[in-house]
Amino acid sequence: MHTHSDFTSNSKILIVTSVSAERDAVLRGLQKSDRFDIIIGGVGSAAAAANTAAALVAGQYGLIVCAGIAGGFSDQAGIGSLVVASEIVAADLGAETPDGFLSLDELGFGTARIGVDAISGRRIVHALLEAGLTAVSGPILTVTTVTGSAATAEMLSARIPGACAEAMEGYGVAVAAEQRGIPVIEIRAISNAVGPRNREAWRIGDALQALESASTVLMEVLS
Ligand SMILES: O=C(O)c1cccc(C(=O)CC[C@H]2O[C@@H](n3cnc4c(=O)[nH]cnc43)[C@H](O)[C@@H]2O)c1
Repeated sequence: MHTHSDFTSNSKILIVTSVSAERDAVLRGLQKSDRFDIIIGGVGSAAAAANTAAALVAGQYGLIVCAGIAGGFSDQAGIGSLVVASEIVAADLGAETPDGFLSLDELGFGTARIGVDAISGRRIVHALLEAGLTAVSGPILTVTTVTGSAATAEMLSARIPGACAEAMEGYGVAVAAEQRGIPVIEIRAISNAVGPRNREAWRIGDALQALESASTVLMEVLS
């Protein structure tokens, strides 16, 4: 579990996005900095893990950043704002029982929670706020199914107190990073509220603009 910053100042940083629109927004924000490599890892934890692991075979990295858009829990993160993970939690990885959900940890099969590079995370949140952007830190959930009801949103918030956002890849990227002993962070821009499905209400353009601005800050903080 990585809770401190141990990447060297001259090592390269790998950024993993899910889709090309996210990659393009990040690239615009990075302004051609050569400190970063960026890949499209695909949608979902499995694709993200496999593609991140392949990139780690091909290159040497000191830090891995999972970046993209996400759903925000309404009491924590509004549309167009930014979230930085305090930990990455595979929220639906476990077993349903008549008495409730059992996580991977409770089942004794490892952990559904992966720690992040806390020092880099704090520096990034501080810099985002300094840049006038809206940002919070909290657990970012990785889910297999996009939440589509208020009941599921409430259940996830209760299961992981302080959860600020959900997306679909962070845990996969983090598992690949952890297996190589490389610190990881996750940063997301909120495109929609976690809750009843309403695809027309997704503000992907606003989120991609926020992701671009955040990437400029990321470049300044990590370069
Ligand atoms: O249609 C587009 O132009 C477009 C541009 C960028 C990204 C997308 C996606 O659909 C990306 C899917 C990606 O988004 C994450 N995500 C966003 N909101 C949620 C959510 O409420 N719950 C879970 N995941 C969410 C997720 O990581 C997907 O990989 C489309």
